[in-house]
Amino acid sequence: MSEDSKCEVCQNPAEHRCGSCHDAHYCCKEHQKIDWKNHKRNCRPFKVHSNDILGRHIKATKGINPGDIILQENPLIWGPAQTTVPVCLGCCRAINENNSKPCSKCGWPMCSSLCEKAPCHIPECRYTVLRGDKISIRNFGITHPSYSCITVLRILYQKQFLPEIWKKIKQLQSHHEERKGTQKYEQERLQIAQFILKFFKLDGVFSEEEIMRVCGIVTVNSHEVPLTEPHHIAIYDKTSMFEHNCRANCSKTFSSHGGIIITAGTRIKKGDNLSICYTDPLWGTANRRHHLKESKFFWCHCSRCLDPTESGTFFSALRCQDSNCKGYLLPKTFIDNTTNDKGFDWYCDKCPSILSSYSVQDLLDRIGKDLSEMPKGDIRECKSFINTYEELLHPNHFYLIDVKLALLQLIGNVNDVNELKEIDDEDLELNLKLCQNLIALVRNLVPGEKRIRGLLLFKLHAAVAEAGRRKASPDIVYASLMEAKKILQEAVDLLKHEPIELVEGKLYKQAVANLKELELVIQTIHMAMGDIASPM
Ligand SMILES: C[S@@+](CC[C@H](N)C(=O)[O-])C[C@H]1O[C@@H](n2cnc3c(N)ncnc32)[C@H](O)[C@@H]1O
Repeated sequence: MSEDSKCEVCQNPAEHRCGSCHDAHYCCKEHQKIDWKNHKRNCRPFKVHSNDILGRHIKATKGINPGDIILQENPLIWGPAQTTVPVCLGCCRAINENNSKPCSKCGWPMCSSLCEKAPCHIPECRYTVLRGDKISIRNFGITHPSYSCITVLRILYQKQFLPEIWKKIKQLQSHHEERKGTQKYEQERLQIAQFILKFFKLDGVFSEEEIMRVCGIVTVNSHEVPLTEPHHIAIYDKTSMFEHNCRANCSKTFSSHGGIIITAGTRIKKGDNLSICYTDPLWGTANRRHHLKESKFFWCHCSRCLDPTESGTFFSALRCQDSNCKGYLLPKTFIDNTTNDKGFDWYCDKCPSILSSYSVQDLLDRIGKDLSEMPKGDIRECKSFINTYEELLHPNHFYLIDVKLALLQLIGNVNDVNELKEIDDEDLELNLKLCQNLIALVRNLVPGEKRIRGLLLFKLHAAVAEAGRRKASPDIVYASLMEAKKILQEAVDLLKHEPIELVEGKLYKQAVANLKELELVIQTIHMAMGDIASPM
């Protein structure tokens, strides 16, 4: 018990604390019971810790089941991304000269009078009014530099007028010293800090150093929120404490109103660190690690980065170049904490072959170039890329997975089961195989990830149902539909927190509808098969 722990109910010295969040203190069990109704709204199954490597981070204070909501919170601050076309500063959606009107006070173009009055618009509106001249935005549809300062300005406003929010924001990591001297730092100094000081005439109110620290806080802590087009960014309080892991045990999504929802992606034990993935989990190890170093200023040492085989998936592996060998090449480690790209040699797991890091890089660059130049949306191109490069890469290699996912979208680009009726048996078989292989890979590589797996399971249920439908025997049809139902139920569970604004949210809605339809069909077949008892 700390010296000043006081009972939430009577303010007397407290000996007990909430076993879940460890935040609320009580003098006795009786008072803890009395306070539960009140406390349960704030009680969370984790506690913030701190150490030299991670800074602040979060540990579970009790066991958490997959799918459980761990945290839901609204942003401390939100605003346009740093690089953006002109957007309405009330709702952050793209605008043009025809669907916007300048704010009557400050001149920033807004999409409606409602947005003009939005509380989030107050900071830039006030600072623009105070400078004495309205702003005039004339170029729409292209990146506009004036917008890069808005989110930073909104944070600075908290410092001046809303100290409670500022207190939370200023504690966030900025990596200010490490950022100094980088190209991005210099660009932001000119484009954001100098713009704020000169255009808004705020010299004397804020210093350049202070503005640059805020720029660092935005870089390190903001989340891209894909609910608007273009996406906007937001900073959350407790969510900012979640550490990164390339095989994270938590998964994030957003509510329709821009709140963030963190759910458990895997079973979590009391005392486990809670993590989300700051980068694209379907990038190769070298790319993920460099991206994290560049954007978040740390070298990742998670279990996935430490294991070159990435849980035995061989997600970054090349085929051995000896035509008689069936082995795969990988480096002994990817942990090269330098940016000089010298790298390590790659060794075959079956024969003594070695490939220099230079040759590997050259090969990967060539394949990457081919991939980026490949015409999009063409099934034949995807198949040909896979055929060509399965000769050189492990079938689970990230380049092939990228194209396999694209191919699956093309041949299985369906929102309901019936659309698969149009494809031939060969493509249906390919569709099934792709779904099964990709699901197995994702389950193993990133077990806490939900969106990709939910999407793949949705596709798989449609393919399984269609494959069953093509069989003559009612028994097989029935068994296939039962299997499709089980798969779809899993997709529904994974996608249930996705907002309707996102593809995954729409898919969830479709999955729920399909599930109902499937249940009816199964029931009808079951009855027709002569058994009246309900299968469900
Ligand atoms: C969003 S913040 C997380 C909260 C932060 N630790 C704090 O004290 O405010 C991101 C920063 O945390 C640190 N961090 C997060 N995950 C890490 C990891 N897996 N390894 C090392 N540092 C990490 C890095 O400094 C990173 O830039």
